[in-house]
Amino acid sequence: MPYLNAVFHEALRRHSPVPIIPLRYATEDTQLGGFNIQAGSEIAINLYACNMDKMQWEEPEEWKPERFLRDKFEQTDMHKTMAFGAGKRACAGTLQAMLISCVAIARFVQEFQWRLKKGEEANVATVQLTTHKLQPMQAHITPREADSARPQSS
Ligand code: HEM
Repeated sequence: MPYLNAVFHEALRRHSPVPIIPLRYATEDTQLGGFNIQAGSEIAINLYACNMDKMQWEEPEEWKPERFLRDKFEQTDMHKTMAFGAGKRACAGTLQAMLISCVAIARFVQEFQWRLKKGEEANVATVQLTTHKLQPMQAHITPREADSARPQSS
């Protein structure tokens, strides 16, 4: 499911579920990216800003799952969004989240046709530390014709 995987990663990039990584505490004086960090400082990483950085991403405000397809980027860039954090305290549920999300999305698309309610494209405001939609998304969902979305058996 390479394209679904690419959609999943583009969603993490464009709509960071955790836009600010939990704070890190500097236990000693250090340097980070050319900046002097004093012991006792708390550091927050703004993932949303990183994922919208024009130096890192081509047209970052655009929705382009294709940027995560294999021929367009290196496999090691899979964590370029840092959506699950990094280092010792990286998300313990990364693989579970990826697996469950992709299987759930695949099944929802397989079983139903989805159409956003008119005007919903503009309904993108989010709130809270972990991203929640301010207003629920509204869509028309209709069951697909029996077997129409499933691979035909020979
Ligand atoms: C799309 C879904 C998810 C996203 C985007 C996400 C993202 C994150 C992020 C950014 C962190 C902080 C990492 C850091 O500080 O470097 C975190 C921590 C954590 N996540 Fe998730 N998470 C997701 C799903 C899950 C699931 C399904 C579980 C468990 C089943 C889980 C369990 C945890 C735990 C236990 C931590 C704390 C790890 C620690 O402090 O050592 N997460 N997650």
